[in-house]
Amino acid sequence: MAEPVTTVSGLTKRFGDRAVLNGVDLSIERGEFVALLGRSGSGKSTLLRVLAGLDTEIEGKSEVDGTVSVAFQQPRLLPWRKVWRNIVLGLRRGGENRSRDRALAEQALSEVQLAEHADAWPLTLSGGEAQRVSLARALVREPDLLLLDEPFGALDALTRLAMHRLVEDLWRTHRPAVLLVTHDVDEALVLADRILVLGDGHIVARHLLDHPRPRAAADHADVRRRVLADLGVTESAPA
Ligand SMILES: Nc1ncnc2c1ncn2[C@@H]1O[C@H](COP(=O)(O)OP(=O)(O)OP(=O)(O)O)[C@@H](O)[C@H]1O
Repeated sequence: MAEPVTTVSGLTKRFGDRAVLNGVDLSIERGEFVALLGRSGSGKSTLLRVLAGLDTEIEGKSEVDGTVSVAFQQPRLLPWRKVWRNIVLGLRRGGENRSRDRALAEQALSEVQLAEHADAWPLTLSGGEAQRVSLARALVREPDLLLLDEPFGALDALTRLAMHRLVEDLWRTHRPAVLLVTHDVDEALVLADRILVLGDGHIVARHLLDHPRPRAAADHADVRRRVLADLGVTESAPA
C-alpha cells in the first residue's frame, strides 16, 4: 500500500483575522511528484512554508515523515562562501569533516553538471547555474520531501526547459516526493504525477497525469483545459 510522506488535514493558517488557508487536506506519497497551482495570492507559498516547518502557527494537522528540503525562486546562496561550501552548509552533523563534505558537494555538483564550479564564488554564476547549485544544495540532504517554490520562474524559456529535464532526471535518480509550486500549467503537465489546484483557501481540484515520461504538455490537453478552467482562465479557441 502507498505510504504518505506528508499528511495535511484541516490545515488553517490565519494572518490576523484572515484565513489564507482554510481547511486544506492533502497527502503526498513517497516518491510522488505533485504540482501545486493556484492564482496569485491563493496561499501556495504559505502552504509550502508550513510543510517546511518554517511556520508553525497553524490550526489542523501538517505532518512530514522524514527530511524536507526547499528550493526557492531565488537561489539564496551566500555570496561570501564558495559554491561547494554553500552546498554543504545545511548538513548538520556532529564534528567537522571537510574532505567528506567536499566529496559530497562535488558529487552533488556533478549531478547538476557543475562539477567544475565547486570553487567558484556564487556571484560569478549565471541565473540558471545558481539555480542548479540551489537544487544540488537541496538534494545533498537526501530529502524524503523536496519542496520547490517556483524554482524556474525567474529563468528564460530555454533554460527553464533544460531545468525541467534536469529535475526529472534528479527525481528519477533520488526519488524524493516533490511538491512543485508553479504558475506554469505546461510545466506541471510535463513533470507531475498529479496536479492540485488551490483556491478559496483549500484544494479545489485534483488531476491525475498518467501519460508516460518524457512528456510534452500536449499529451495532457484534456487536463490542461480543466486546470485552466479551475484557475478561471479562459483559453481562446484554436483558429
Ligand atoms: N507574513 C504575512 N503576513 C500577512 N499576510 C501574509 C503573510 N504572508 C502571506 N500573506 C498573505 O497571504 C496570501 C497568500 O500569500 P502566498 O504568498 O502564500 O500566495 P501565493 O499563492 O504563493 O502567491 P504568488 O503566486 O503570487 O506567489 C497573500 O494575500 C499574502 O499577502
